[in-house]
Amino acid sequence: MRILVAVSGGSDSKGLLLALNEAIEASDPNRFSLAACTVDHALRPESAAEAQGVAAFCASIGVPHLIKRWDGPKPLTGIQAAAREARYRLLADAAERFDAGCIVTGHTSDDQRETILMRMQRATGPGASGMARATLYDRRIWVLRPFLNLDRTSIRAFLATRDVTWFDDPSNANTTFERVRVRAELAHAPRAEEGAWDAGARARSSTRAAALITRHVRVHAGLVVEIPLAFAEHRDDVDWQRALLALVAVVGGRAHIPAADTVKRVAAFLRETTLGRMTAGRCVFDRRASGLYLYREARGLTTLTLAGGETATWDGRFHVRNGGSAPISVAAEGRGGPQQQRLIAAGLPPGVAGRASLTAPRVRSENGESVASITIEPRIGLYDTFLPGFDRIMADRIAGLFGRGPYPPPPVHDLLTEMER
Ligand SMILES: Nc1ncnc2c1ncn2[C@@H]1O[C@H](COP(=O)(O)OP(=O)(O)OP(=O)(O)O)[C@@H](O)[C@H]1O
Repeated sequence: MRILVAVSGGSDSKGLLLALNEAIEASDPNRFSLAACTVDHALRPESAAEAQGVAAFCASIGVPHLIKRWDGPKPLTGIQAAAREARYRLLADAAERFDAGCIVTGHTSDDQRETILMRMQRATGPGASGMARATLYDRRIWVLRPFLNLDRTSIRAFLATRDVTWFDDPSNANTTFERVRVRAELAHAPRAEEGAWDAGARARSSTRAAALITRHVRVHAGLVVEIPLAFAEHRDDVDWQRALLALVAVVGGRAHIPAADTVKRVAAFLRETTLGRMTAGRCVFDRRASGLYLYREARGLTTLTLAGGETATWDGRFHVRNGGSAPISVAAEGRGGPQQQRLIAAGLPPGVAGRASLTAPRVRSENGESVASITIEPRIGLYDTFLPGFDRIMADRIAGLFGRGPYPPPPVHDLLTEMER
């Protein structure tokens, strides 16, 4: 198998490249081979020369290397997040070019501490989580982090023994970035956040959440989540909270579980027993005598136009592909559409069917042509771009309920491999 190493030119990823190269040469050069990729974000004048420096280093150890430049428009705000998005997309493209089976990055235990602290500071849902050892990117390729339990000092000591130097990214000193501030905070802090994160416990909790979903949750036409009332009230069960919040994110078309204030409102609603509705996280919670129903709120639904051959996401909830040549538009179905009858036929209360069907996607051809070559597939924003390995079984269950197949499993044995049935 070929492994793509994401090398920024900093100490961690250079150390990873060198360590893997030595390990493969010493043990199994026929089974594994390496390739490397550097993303030039083109945000600093020196970045092109630094990428060339990595290319020269890779050539010196005989590892094929590719530079991928981020050429797209650069936003003025949220530049770190946009750069990250572009970086993973370009790394995945490079992996495809090299026919690599996975990507590895140089994240260290220092990065893990920062991540945990940042997530604790904006904590949402049950417990702050750390980075996963393996993350599936874009349903395409697994990103592994072999150095996640190793600290930066050891990596630098290893590089020193090999006389290898590295670049220090100047943005690491820019305190407008949250991660940089957190790093400074950690330098003076006792290691209080350690122990707050246990990947094994998280994987077990997530897998129990998956079992609860299988046992208690039904999803109708990718639009309505139905939960028996007796079960919906199990609000003190952390695994159930995890499952419920994941479902809310998927129904709302969001890439993250709801923010803390939304979580509080949901908990308060679940504490009551009176029948009625409330809205949180773009999702309607509709409590009826026959059950608790969740569906997308009929607000803020936009119209999307797709040229022939284009693919896009509508409302964060559906992937739409226009396989024809004429342009199409996708908008909310509105009142009295075909989904309403379908949901009523599935046994849902007419009020729920009516409201939920308002938010179903409806495709129209812009010039009256047939819309036969259009495909619509539910999108699971919570997991489709980044799926942390410890949530894989839960993600598969949710994908199944929304009419999708399982996510590709990781290329290595992971925590969940034994838990799978
Ligand atoms: N420009 C780059 N080109 C290739 N790989 C990179 C680049 N930047 C970062 N990486 C990879 O990502 C790892 C982590 O880098 P860094 O700590 O800068 O990213 P982060 O922003 O903290 O993490 P994340 O990428 O998960 O958001 C590096 O060790 C390296 O493997």
